[in-house]
Amino acid sequence: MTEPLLSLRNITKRFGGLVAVNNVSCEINRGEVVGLLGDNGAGKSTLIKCISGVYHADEGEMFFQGKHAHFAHPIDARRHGVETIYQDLALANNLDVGANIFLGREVKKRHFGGLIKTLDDQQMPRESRRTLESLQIHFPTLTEPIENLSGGQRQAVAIARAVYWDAKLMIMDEPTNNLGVPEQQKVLELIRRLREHGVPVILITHTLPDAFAVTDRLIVMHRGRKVAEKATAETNTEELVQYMVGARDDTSEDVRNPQREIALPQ
Ligand SMILES: Nc1ncnc2c1ncn2[C@@H]1O[C@H](COP(=O)(O)OP(=O)(O)OP(=O)(O)O)[C@@H](O)[C@H]1O
Repeated sequence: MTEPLLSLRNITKRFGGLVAVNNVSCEINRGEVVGLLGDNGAGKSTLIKCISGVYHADEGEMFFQGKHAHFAHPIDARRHGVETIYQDLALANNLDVGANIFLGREVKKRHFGGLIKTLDDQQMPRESRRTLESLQIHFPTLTEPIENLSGGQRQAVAIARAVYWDAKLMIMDEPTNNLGVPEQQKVLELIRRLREHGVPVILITHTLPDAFAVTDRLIVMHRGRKVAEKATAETNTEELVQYMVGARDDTSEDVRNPQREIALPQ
């Protein structure tokens, strides 16, 4: 069996007396989309911020690509290929699509035909276009400022940026929030394409139909704890809601699950 891309072992994060993430362990494998579900305050954002270097776990360990990992800050995580797309996307509204794909990165030296060249004004749009095309994202022009694009198109730019910079793991926090239905579908399609590119995705969502549409596996959190981990094909909305509201818990002795009742000997 191949080694997981990411392993979390017993991650705990506290804010004062509040345990926002409580002893969570999980693994993310290459090429899979994993949904992270849970009600408001369940600890989903805190958990991904522990992965992406925003927070440092108080307890527990993280392994990335087989090595012990400790990302000092989000830029450090990005350098290792952990890309997080938050709801605000961190795009520069006044800059165009191409400039946003290169935003905040040092100009990178790449090998072309054996020569080392630096990306210049001509290469940047060309590289941007190539990345967008590889994801089947079509913009009439790359010179459109981001502020003129729709929410779904902005998500597409953020995803293209991550792919260009060679993301090994993509974390997306509610990417379909505030989008119209056709745009939601396009973002879900892009998540599928990321999987085809071999990039695993952790998808935080409140929208169960989205989770069923694109994920391979689901992790449910409740009050900081991981209460369930399921293959998407082996669960259903009703069951997931029970985990999300705390009526069911695979990790507790107090499992209120009728299917688990043990038949006593007659
Ligand atoms: N910086 C912080 N300082 C103090 N408490 C925090 C902080 N961030 C989160 N919390 C608390 O930690 C708990 C988990 O919050 P978190 O945002 O991780 O949940 P969530 O599952 O992402 O919820 P939502 O879906 O509403 O974003 C909540 O009780 C929240 O109030």
